[in-house]
Amino acid sequence: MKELQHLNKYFLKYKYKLILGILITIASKIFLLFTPRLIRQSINVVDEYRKGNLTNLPEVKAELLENILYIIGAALITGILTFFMRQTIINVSRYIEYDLKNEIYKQYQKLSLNFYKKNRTGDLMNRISEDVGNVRMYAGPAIMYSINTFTLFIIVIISMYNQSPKLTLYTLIPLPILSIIIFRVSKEIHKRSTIVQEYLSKLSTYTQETFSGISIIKAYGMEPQTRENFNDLSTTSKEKQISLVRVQALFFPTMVLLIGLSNLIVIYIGGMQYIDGEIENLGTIAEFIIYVNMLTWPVATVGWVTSIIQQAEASQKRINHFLKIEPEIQNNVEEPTEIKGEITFKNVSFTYDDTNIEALKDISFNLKPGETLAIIGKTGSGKSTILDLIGRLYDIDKGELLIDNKPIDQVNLVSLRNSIGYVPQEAFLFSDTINNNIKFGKENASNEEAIQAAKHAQVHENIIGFNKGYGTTLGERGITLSGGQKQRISIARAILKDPQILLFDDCLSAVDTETEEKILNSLNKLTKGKTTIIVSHRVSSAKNADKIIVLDDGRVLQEGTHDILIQEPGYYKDLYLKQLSEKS
Ligand SMILES: Nc1ncnc2c1ncn2[C@@H]1O[C@H](COP(=O)(O)OP(=O)(O)OP(=O)(O)O)[C@@H](O)[C@H]1O
Repeated sequence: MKELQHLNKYFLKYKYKLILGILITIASKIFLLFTPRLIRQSINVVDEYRKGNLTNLPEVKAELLENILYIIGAALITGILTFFMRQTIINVSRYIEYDLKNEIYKQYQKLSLNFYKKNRTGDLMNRISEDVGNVRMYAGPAIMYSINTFTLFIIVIISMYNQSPKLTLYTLIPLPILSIIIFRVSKEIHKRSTIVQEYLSKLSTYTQETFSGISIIKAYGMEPQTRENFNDLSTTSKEKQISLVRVQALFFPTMVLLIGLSNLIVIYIGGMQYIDGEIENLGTIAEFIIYVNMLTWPVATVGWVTSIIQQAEASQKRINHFLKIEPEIQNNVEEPTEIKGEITFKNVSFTYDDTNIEALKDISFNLKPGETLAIIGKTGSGKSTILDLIGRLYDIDKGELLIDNKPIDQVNLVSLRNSIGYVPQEAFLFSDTINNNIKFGKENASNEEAIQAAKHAQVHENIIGFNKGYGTTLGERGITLSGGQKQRISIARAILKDPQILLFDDCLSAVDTETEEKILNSLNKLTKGKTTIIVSHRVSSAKNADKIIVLDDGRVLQEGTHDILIQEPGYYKDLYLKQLSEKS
């Protein structure tokens, strides 16, 4: 139960509803008890009449009728109260489910890229859906049935004891045995359901990955292989489920057997006591039989509730594990910081801790507000890493990264990210309209502004060519667009945001050189006064920059302007000559 304590704050939040639910539960159980008493009284009246102790038949009939009406009334009230019991307690569990999902989602948003690299999407999804669902079963049904069972047990046992202490003791003998069996079975259920949960998680992760990579799977003709893998996983998952169901199936028969035993004991011992005169009338035996059967459901729920709690505990443990992770990137400054856009790297080194790859080694450069830097280099030389560090997606290991001469971690994180327009290497578009995708970084922008941004990014003509123009809905990840169109929409998004710092990560790779030229011309005008970094493999993207650095294996190999670099022998000049000859 240690992990489930996390929910206490929510129980406290909804305490009034919960207390009301508990009171209603207790009241409904009190009304439930009217029935056995009235049945006892009715049987006793009939018995007394048969024995000749009562002679007035109309009076007997009237009493029987009165009892029947009371029974109907009590059943009605119990029904109404049960309805309200569910309305209060189960509703609370829905509120808690909602709160918990929001809490997890908020935490997911805070966690850094490293977290997302270490954990698979299917697993993240499972914790916010399946696991929260399991926890809800504890916060709602488990609590409701526990209160129900507890109240019923107390009330029934007191009523039984008042009638016949000896018969009560005999009747309850099988219950401890039942509890022990149920405890054992629940433990086994818990063990097996944890395994089932793991397989469900594996299955959904695998399914999701195959959906995301469907084009590759089809292109390589790997459908049979993926189907086979899926089949293997789902077969194992099914076997684990069946083994769980096998144990769960033991519950009901065990319970029926032991309750049946209690019934037999009541009839036998009760009958003996009646013969010996220890019990005055037959009605008491009938009342006891009803009590024993009333206890059937509560005893059953003890086992059920135990397994729900154990499942919820396991799920909450998985949830807590994520909730307790401290986000690696912390905002250390409460006050918003005004950002002018000066960027300074002083002997910065950075190693990805999952791969241990030292992506940047002793990098230094300075960019004044409004200057443009182009970064050129082979693949894997660390270009994207520089941009990620400026957006503080990771914190540096060694050296200093300054924004407007302040260490980057002394700049308000929200201000920093708000002042950056980032165009990633792989454009990501949401399953939404083109218009909304462009407005992503500035939701209150007008349609006119979005169109203007699209014009600058040279994608307007393409968009108006679609039937629904800017209202065209993009499929998951914008699969209906070409790579170049996606890149340009992604550029329009950054332009529209109009930030102080613009980071373009090789985002013109999928457009032809002519369009590249046009976009660069537009950007030249738009980025006036803004600090801009352009990562590229093409000299054409770099030549107008104020500064160019050439990276190789995480180190600065060359630096200077285009005019200087084409003079000195090295990577840049070679690349320039190569691309020049390709053009001609
Ligand atoms: N998220 C990551 N986790 C671990 N290692 C990474 C990660 N991203 C990049 N690396 C490694 O860091 C090095 C630099 O990668 P980076 O993406 O910065 O290079 P790049 O110059 O942008 O390459 P490209 O031109 O191919 O995009 C590479 O060796 C790469 O394998």
